[in-house]
Amino acid sequence: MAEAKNWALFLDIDGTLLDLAAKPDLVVVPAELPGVLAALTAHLGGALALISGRTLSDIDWLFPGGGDAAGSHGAEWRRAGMVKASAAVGPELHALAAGAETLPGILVERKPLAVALHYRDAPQLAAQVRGLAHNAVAAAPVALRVLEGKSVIEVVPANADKGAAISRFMTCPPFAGRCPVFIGDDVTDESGFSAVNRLGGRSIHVGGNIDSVASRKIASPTAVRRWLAGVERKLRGHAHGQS
Ligand SMILES: O=P(O)(O)OC[C@H]1O[C@H](O[C@H]2O[C@H](CO)[C@@H](O)[C@H](O)[C@H]2O)[C@H](O)[C@@H](O)[C@@H]1O
Ligand SMILES: [Mg+2]
Repeated sequence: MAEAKNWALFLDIDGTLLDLAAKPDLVVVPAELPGVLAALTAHLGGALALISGRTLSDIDWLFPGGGDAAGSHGAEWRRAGMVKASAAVGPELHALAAGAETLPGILVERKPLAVALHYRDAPQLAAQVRGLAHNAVAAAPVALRVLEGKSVIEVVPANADKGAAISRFMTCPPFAGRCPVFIGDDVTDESGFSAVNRLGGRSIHVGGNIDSVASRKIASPTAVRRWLAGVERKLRGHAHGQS
């Protein structure tokens, strides 16, 4: 395994960097976390990217600065301030969102390229929501797919894929030539784990309550943050000439 100074670090947000919350806008960014991420980014020559199901604008709300990131499960991708995005989706997702909004307890998160249907407050409606999502995909004139996460069912562009997003970063400076390390917590992160496994990197699953292709496990977001702070301290010591 490559030394930490040669890593390219890819980090999922919800359930990995941040503890899960009852609603998407109720997450808390611990005060010390942005500083740790900024320092890690500097130590790694910029080779750190956030890889999230959240939109880029949501990522920037949580972690201001416009850093490298893939949003909407890879449908949006930004490196060095330049954004690439999948083709915009049409009325089929608006109709799905409007339909789901009539279901009591379902929280609809409208994204520019996707829609997320949260059933955390109404788990008994999961099957119904799943049906709506699959019907929307089947009826859509564009290629979409259903992604399931923690208490959420999302419809995203068919080519939205965290593994593809990470692989794309790995072809570009400052990521290219480094050893990819990806930490994620959900089924939607499995494509990312597969990508870094293929590239000879390290895949780390948070929680460990699902079958995962990740090669390692870490207990919780708290443990992730502690581990990242430790890596940062080690790299800082390295930069200052300590062994
Ligand atoms: O890929 P991620 O960074 O893990 O983002 C996945 C989804 O995260 C958010 O939903 C999840 O977190 C919420 C806050 O903790 C929680 O209330 C919800 O039940 C989870 O599914 C976000 O709202 C989604 O857009 C992301 O796709
Ligand atoms: Mg997550």
